[in-house]
Amino acid sequence: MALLTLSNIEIGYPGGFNLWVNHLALEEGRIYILSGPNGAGKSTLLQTLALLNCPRRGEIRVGDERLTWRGAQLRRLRRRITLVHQNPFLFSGSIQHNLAMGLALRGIRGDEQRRRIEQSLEAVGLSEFARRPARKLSGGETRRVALARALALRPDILLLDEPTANLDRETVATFEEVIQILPAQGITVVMASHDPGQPQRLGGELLRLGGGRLMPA
Ligand SMILES: Nc1ncnc2c1ncn2[C@@H]1O[C@H](COP(=O)(O)OP(=O)(O)OP(=O)(O)O)[C@@H](O)[C@H]1O
Repeated sequence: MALLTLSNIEIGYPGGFNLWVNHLALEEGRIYILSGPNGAGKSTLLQTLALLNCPRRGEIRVGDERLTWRGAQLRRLRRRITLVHQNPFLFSGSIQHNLAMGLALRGIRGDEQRRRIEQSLEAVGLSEFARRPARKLSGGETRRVALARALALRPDILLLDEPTANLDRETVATFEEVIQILPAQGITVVMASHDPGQPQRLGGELLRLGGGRLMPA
């Protein structure tokens, strides 16, 4: 069964923009690359996949559960999905503190919290950075910390909004190495990207947006 299924979805904003998704089923352990020109609706679709942007019409299912967009169900299902923005916001304080906050909010403290922070910083190659102030990082480092912060939460679905845009080739390669192994850890990835080589390098399935709709594969 698919992890997340969108059927006959229409998403938009007052004033014009409209995106139509006839059918999209995210399967476990895959990488999906969301492509399309500027303004095609990639970020908008990611917000919907993160269960943050309620569509005008259509149905979303998480596993076999139909999303009601209400109360405890919405809060529970949102915890299974993590969205990393293109220009992520880090809180003041150390990098460790940034990772700890999300975990503490979910009741993960003590040894388990420390273990997760160590593992996820190691995964993005920033083990040495734990005590550094988060607000004094380069753009590329900030994105790596944001990725580590998301990984520490161990989501079923990780949504990445252009994680490698405007990064040097070496840093792109570091990101791709981290992303590539996520399916083996049971994490399904959907990432927006303008890099035409990325679907092949990551073994990802291409999802194309254009003309106000998700195009058939
Ligand atoms: N909060 C909002 N209110 C109204 N319109 C919005 C809002 N956010 C985005 N839009 C509009 O929706 C359309 C899709 O925007 P979106 O950011 O999803 O595109 P994108 O494919 O991610 O673009 P890019 O590649 O430039 O990041 C654009 O026309 C944008 O102006």
